Amino acid sequence: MSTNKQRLHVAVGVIRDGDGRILITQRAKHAHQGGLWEFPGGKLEADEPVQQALARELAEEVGIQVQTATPLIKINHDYGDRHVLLDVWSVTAFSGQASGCEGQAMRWVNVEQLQEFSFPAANVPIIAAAQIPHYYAILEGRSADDALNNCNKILASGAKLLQFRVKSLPIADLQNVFEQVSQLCRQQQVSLLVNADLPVDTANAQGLHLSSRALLTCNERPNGYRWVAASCHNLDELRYAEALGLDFAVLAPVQATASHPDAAPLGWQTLTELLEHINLPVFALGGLGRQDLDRALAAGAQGIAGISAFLSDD
Ligand SMILES: Nc1nc2c([nH]c(=O)n2[C@@H]2O[C@H](COP(=O)(O)OP(=O)(O)OP(=O)(O)O)[C@@H](O)[C@H]2O)c(=O)[nH]1
Ligand SMILES: [Mg+2]
Repeated sequence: MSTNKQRLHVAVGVIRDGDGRILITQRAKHAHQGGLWEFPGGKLEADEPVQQALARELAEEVGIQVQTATPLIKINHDYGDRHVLLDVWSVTAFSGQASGCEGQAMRWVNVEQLQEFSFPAANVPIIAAAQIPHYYAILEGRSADDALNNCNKILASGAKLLQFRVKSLPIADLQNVFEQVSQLCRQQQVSLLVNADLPVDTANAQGLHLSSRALLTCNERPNGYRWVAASCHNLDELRYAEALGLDFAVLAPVQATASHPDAAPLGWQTLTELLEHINLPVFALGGLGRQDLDRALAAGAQGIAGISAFLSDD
């Protein structure tokens, strides 16, 4: 049982170079999960703060000095022979030239290439977290013009992950607006997910976004999409999304929001507590703006999702 096994706290770095490539190293053959690829890192020493452990491990293992690191995701995983808490950080600035200081194999890879390497089982959500951005924009619109106008504003904001969710459009306009949005997204290398409640042909979409109702009717992960995500409002829904093997979730409402005035906001403290139980990248949604990103990262979230958050200039 995991309850009477000690949990090993491990500091892990997803290190990115200036071209957005990520550093991976190969675990020694005789080590736990030996021969598999990993993100460099290691166990905290007694009473050692996690960021200090991260800096020490990355200096020891790959010879770099961490300058900037932000929390990426925390993974609780029970391997049977040991239980680990992987405390994963994005290292976005460092000095020194990376090398395998312990004689281990090392590669810089593009994020999409991570799929081609064998990692320990606990790393699946870490890889998703490294591949998706910090912002998830939700496209709404009262008319075709309004939706396209909003789409252009979202793309101008720099968002690279978008959910097509224009539920108030007349059915006759839907497919046409979707094709135009899909073309704009392709041109600007934006990943497009379609809300599963909409009757559109999803052949041009990279992903499917399930409402919480649609999520709970699934018995398995929907096939054929690069990304499958879900909207959640509580721990049970988050656990269900994780158990289905979805890539990420959105949790709402974090703050009070005019679009859902009757929903009681969770607040930052509850968000933080819920995310401690979940091994999945989760976006915070509801009454938030892009300026709340640091707070969301500190709470353990992947970032910010929103509708109006991506329509203004700030
Ligand atoms: N560093 C690292 N450890 C991982 C990853 N994924 C994963 O499951 N682990 C597990 O987390 C634990 C980390 O231990 P580690 O072997 O890196 O620890 P360490 O550097 O302090 O090694 P040492 O025991 O040789 O001093 C291992 O049980 C390892 O299997 C990962 O991506 N990076
Ligand atoms: Mg290590």
